[in-house]
Amino acid sequence: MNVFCFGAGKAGGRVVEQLLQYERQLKADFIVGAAACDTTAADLDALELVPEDARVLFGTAETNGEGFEGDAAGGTEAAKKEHRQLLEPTDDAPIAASDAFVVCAGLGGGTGGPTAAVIAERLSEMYDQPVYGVGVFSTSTTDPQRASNTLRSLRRLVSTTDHVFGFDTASRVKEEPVSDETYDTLNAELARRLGTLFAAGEVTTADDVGESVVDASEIMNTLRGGGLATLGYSERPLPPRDTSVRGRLKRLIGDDTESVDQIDSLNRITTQTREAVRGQLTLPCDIGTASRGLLVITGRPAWLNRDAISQNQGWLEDQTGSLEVRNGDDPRPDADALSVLVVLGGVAPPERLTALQAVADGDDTNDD
Ligand SMILES: Nc1nc2c(ncn2[C@@H]2O[C@H](COP(=O)(O)OP(=O)(O)OP(=O)(O)O)[C@@H](O)[C@H]2O)c(=O)[nH]1
Repeated sequence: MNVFCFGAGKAGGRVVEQLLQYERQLKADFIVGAAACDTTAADLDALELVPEDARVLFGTAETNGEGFEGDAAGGTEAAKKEHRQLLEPTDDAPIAASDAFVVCAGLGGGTGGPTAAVIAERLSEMYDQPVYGVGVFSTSTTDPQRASNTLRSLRRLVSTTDHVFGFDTASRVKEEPVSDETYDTLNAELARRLGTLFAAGEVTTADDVGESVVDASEIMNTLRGGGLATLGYSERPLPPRDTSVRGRLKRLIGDDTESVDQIDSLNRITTQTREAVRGQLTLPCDIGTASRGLLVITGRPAWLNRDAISQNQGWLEDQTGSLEVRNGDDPRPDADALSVLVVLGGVAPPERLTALQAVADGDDTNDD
């Protein structure tokens, strides 16, 4: 699925950077364009992969390039006032080649959350493609302003997008302040999951065509109806390819088939599907509330055991109680690992939101 990505605020821009990094690492090409906007000049300057002419500094009259420091009302006003400027990076971009927009932001601050909702709203008015949000919850679970910003920005992002991928930072870090290196690791983890989803179905050679390739419409159908989504993931190394003289000779004459024990591939897919769902989801939640699901298996073609994929699709249907679970494979002939990605859409608000609400209730400065 080809996407155009926006990063709003510091966390949003840094998530987009990691998506660009993951695309490079995978030697894939699913990002049609990337842009970042912020009210803090230094955070925009610190980006490396988002093109300089696609970085928009705004709100300078109010913040002098120093950011809103958690003032979400200020961020909302500035984003609304300067909405045209925020979308300028799309002016010369090949938007027609994009299947969807992805707008990323940290929701606890004054800039990213409010701005992401304004961008999403404008994109939906202007284009037919779906707009997906990536909402990073506040790291702090005790600061009333951060809690209140997270709740309000999430509400707005859900109502202005076709779905929001949630990421609960606090479930992964227990102490503040969090270093930029730790944030890089978390952002890379999120980007790997999102990137695996977007890269799926991106066919580059005839050999890559899967028996049941995930295309953009499968992803869109999974996310149809809006709401909040969580992503589960498991990745494990595959045994190395046959590097014996015979094996290399076979490949040299174009015989690229790899012989794989079917029980081994079935066991791996089954184990990793359970790991993906029972391990750490981007947004810990009750998976029984999911309305729809998608199971994507990525790896070398011989390991993509169709029977195993369908069996695990059935298991996922049982676990979620949803009959709308799709599946697909993403064959990557050079992959050295097997990965399983599980997308669960339309999940009920997690406990974290109830806890943030209790903290936010102590803060009445942001009521609207
Ligand atoms: N996961 C993750 N969270 C981050 C990162 N940077 C900041 N955060 C968290 O995201 C929330 C928003 O912070 P920022 O993105 O810095 O804020 P902003 O949107 O730029 O807004 P202002 O600085 O208030 O103008 C805070 O709760 C931070 O703790 C990051 O790189 N990754």
